[in-house]
Amino acid sequence: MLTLKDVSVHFGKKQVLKNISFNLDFGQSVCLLGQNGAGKTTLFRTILNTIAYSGQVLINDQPTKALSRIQLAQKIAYIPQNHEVPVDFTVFEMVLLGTTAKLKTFQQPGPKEVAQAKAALNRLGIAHLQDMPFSQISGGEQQLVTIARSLAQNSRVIIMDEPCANLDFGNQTLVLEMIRQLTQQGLLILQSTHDPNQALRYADQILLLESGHLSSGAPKEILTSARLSALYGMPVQVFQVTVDGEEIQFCLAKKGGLPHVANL
Ligand SMILES: Nc1ncnc2c1ncn2[C@@H]1O[C@H](COP(=O)(O)OP(=O)(O)OP(=O)(O)O)[C@@H](O)[C@H]1O
Repeated sequence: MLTLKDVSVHFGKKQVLKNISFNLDFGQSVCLLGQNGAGKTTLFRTILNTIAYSGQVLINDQPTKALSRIQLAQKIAYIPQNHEVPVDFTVFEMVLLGTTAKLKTFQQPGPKEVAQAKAALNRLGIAHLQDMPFSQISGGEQQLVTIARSLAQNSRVIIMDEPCANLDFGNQTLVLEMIRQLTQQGLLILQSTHDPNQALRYADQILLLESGHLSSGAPKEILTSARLSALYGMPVQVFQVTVDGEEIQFCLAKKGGLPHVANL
């Protein structure tokens, strides 16, 4: 379980996070929403112990401040938005890099690490790409490779900064479905997103940052028409439809008129 207790972050006189507390269980897909500049990356950096904060961050009841950088990487993998790599590694080399979190300084990956990297590629169904240069695969495939790298790292928590940014609709769906499958296998995946519809469709739990304060709960409870309208400063309406027996919520920003479907 990932726990934050009373976490606050200041940059100079500006307080970006104000007494944030939550518990996130393994096996969940969690979406973090908030306007630009709300503090989403700051919250990730707090969890990853890369900025100063007050309060406590605990992983399985253990304070992350007590863990070394390598110990923390063994528990929490982070996928930033930008995948630029200084050297043009192959897909396999990129994934193999994930295993190095467990190695001592200057220790080379051995057969165990190679097997781990191959297993991660297979788990995401991208083993056929392993010899391709990372720079020559599509954005969606690159995102799957970064997920495979974090699986090779063997951490049970993955934090992803806007994993669907810059992806086309097909690749967004591919990545979101993959995240869903991995959470069903027991991982905790915390991602930031600017798309409330992705959060309504794929999240088990929502974290919403507004003016430094955090609300958390089920998508239906947190992402209401009133809440989204206040967040984005425009009329937003949440609708519910049933597709193939599945209840689906989605939202639209009002533009003159709204489609005639059942109102929430
Ligand atoms: N190192 C820093 N020094 C000073 N201010 C900072 C620093 N890092 C972030 N901030 C400020 O903290 C606030 C939150 O920034 P943060 O990057 O966490 O927002 P965000 O929600 O991730 O934004 P976006 O959605 O645009 O990526 C912003 O006002 C930002 O300018």
